[in-house]
Amino acid sequence: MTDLNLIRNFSIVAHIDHGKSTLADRLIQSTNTVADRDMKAQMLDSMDIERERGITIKANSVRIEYKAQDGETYILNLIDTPGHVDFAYEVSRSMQAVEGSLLVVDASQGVEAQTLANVYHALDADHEIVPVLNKIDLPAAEPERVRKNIEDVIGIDASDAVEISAKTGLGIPDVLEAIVTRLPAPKGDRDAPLKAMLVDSWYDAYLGVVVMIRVIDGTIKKGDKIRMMRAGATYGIDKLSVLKPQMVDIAELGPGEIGIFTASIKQVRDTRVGDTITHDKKQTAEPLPGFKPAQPVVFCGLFPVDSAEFEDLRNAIEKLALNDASFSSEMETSAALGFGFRCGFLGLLHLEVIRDRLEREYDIDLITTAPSVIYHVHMKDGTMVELHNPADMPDMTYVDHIQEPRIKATIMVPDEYLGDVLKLCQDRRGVQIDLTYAGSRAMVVYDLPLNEVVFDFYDRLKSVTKGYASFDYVMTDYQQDELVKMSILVNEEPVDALSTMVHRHRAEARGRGMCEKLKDLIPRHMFKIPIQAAIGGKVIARETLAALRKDVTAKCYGGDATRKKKLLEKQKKGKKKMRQFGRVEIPQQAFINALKMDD
Ligand SMILES: Nc1nc2c(ncn2[C@@H]2O[C@H](COP(=O)(O)OP(=O)(O)OP(=O)(O)O)[C@@H](O)[C@H]2O)c(=O)[nH]1
Repeated sequence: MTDLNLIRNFSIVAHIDHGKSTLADRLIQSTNTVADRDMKAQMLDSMDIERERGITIKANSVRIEYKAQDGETYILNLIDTPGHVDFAYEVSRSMQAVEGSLLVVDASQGVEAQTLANVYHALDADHEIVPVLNKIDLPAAEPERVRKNIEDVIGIDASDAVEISAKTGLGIPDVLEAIVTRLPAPKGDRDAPLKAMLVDSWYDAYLGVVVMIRVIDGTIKKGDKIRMMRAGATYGIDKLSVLKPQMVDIAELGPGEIGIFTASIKQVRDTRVGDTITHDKKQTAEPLPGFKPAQPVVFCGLFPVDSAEFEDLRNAIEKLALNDASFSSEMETSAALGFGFRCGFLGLLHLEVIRDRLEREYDIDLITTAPSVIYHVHMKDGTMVELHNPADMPDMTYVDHIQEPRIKATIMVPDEYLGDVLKLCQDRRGVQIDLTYAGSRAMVVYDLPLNEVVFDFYDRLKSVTKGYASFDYVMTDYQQDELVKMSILVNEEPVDALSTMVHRHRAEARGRGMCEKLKDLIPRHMFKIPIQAAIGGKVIARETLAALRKDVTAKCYGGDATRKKKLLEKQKKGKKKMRQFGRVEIPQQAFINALKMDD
């Protein structure tokens, strides 16, 4: 049981790569929370994929004990928040569990789109904010400029921002002191009935469902019978711990404290983030307001390349879903691809992370169909159909109009690339809402169709700005537009997995682009293959893949043996990643690459 005045709960908000994880590691290390020999880089990024991609996905926490200059030992609870736009929702909810934030800005870069988006979440949660200028060891660091930049763009006082290098450790003691002296202690009543917020939950192979909580009032102990107020379920606490960051059992958690418990809960879906946890016997009078669950916004089909792997895929998807309530899946059959799953994701990164995990951790080769957003198809009889898959588009004669989801995108970009960014947004049917300057950087706000962004917008943005632009978005509303379903026919056979929804005015250009791409992506066969794009029954674009004339391996005969062997191995590997459509074999990669647009 800790005195409330000796607790500080905080999160770190930053744009990707500005040094959030490195700073978290330093705070853990400099307080000897983890012995040096156990220290590995990026302690809080637990999954391999996160480590490889250098992004933080699952919110996590660590409890640090710090002896401050005033002689007192404080408990600092850091809740780590994900940094990517797809997980904005997780950021905002974990912010509700803490009172303050360190705002980390790379002193050689300045404020970026995600700095802004994340700091707004922190301000929404009424956080006290301590600005931290990181990477001051870099020759390009300009702390004075970035201080002013923070004040101009975010509108908070940065005169007492802490200057640090998370890499060399410079300034870390100042950060720890700032946490203690500048962030508020939590409030709460120890004698009131238990009121705790369910901050996060995940599935652990050994422990089952693990629930992370922040206690507001009252106390919680091992053996307590608790009630989840919204879910309406009761459980007995089996294990109560804190994360340091490894699990350490604790007798009791009181107001202001953050910890985890297990309680024989079967699946993550039984726990609702934002739910109020109280004692079954003595309940709190007022539950917390709670949160809306995160809804998937991007859907795509996942099919095994080898149909014999369907059961493996089903098992793998079930396992992943145990740990991720925002990922949805249902079985789907496709004329071209056979049995698979239609899956819903929070965004494209989420999609890629799940696909990578299925391929790597479960060793299943997958075909991913075109990502699609949810369209609202309004029928002439007044009903509305939510369309998750373009292949299911109803007959147009019964359709009155179609609406698509729109987003508000904020892009920050150095002056010299502004023209290219405006062109990109314009090409993607964007409507400019705002354009402002902060120093030599422009901030543009666009209203865009989500459909034009889910695919490769992010990649294109990075490439036209040489990586200097940053991007963030929020969903806004549904709007009507002239949308049509475009089908692709390979050798006269429709390939439903390549169907997409497009804007009527762009259909022809898009259709031509896809046919040209497919012509390069599909290997030649012994016969001529027409590749066509069509709307309804009308062909709008066509390419023809010429028949194979000469034997491509012929030149290897009698040549270098290792080279020949390599070629054959490559072919064998390529073979595995192909799928038969009628008489034509289409490589797995074609399904994704055909959709990438070169604006
Ligand atoms: N020179 C220098 N490099 C730093 C410093 N802090 C972090 N870096 C480097 O910057 C890169 C990004 O740091 P991370 O800590 O992974 O950034 P992050 O904000 O956690 O990124 P995400 O996990 O993707 O959100 C890494 O290559 C770090 O080594 C610093 O103070 N100085």
